[in-house]
Amino acid sequence: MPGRGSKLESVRVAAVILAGGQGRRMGGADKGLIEYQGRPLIEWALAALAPQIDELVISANRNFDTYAAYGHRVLPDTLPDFPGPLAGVLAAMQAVAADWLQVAPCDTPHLPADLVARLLAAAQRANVPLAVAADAARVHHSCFIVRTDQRDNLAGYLARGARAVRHWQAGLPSTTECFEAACFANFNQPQDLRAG
Ligand SMILES: Nc1nc2c(ncn2[C@@H]2O[C@H](COP(=O)(O)OP(=O)(O)OP(=O)(O)O)[C@@H](O)[C@H]2O)c(=O)[nH]1
Repeated sequence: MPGRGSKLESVRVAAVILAGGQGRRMGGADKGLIEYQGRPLIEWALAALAPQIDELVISANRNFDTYAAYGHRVLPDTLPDFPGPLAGVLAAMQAVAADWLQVAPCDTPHLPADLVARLLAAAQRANVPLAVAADAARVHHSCFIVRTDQRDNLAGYLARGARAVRHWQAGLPSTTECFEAACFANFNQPQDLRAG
């Protein structure tokens, strides 16, 4: 990972942007392609994350050509029927050649420019395989960095029929890193877009 601190140069970091959901609260829209301030939400996430990592993939289950046009690999879920965000995380953990995977949702346009560096540093400092983003009020479970050697752990969790991100995370040694709350303003329903 060029041009960053010495600790970061020794590890490879990939990122996955999760855009594989059904967007039910948005009337079934593909949230990554919804426009916010003139640009699709996926472009905000790409602009924030691409400069921070070595390899980036997009987790999507429809509109593959549209996502592929951004020049990154597009990964469909390997589990059927929209099992939730962890399906996209697993597909990415199995596909990337990196030591760590940064996970971020596509519906969060103001991700911090130092997200990856700070989450990775927090995980390394605590010597744990998982660091989850937080603000002063709450933990943002869908924004985290995880060591890719946890892929079998995640595959086992999903194979048991479990789906919840926070419960999977609770089973791993982990730490949190605190950011400004505004970084995690996200879009779940049409009124969120109007407010943003
Ligand atoms: N790959 C993949 N990603 C998912 C899946 N479900 C949700 N996500 C992603 O996980 C993130 C958080 O999910 P939600 O905010 O609940 O998004 P959603 O499922 O599209 O929206 P709702 O249907 O309204 O809950 C979003 O970036 C989604 O794209 C899934 O089954 N597969």
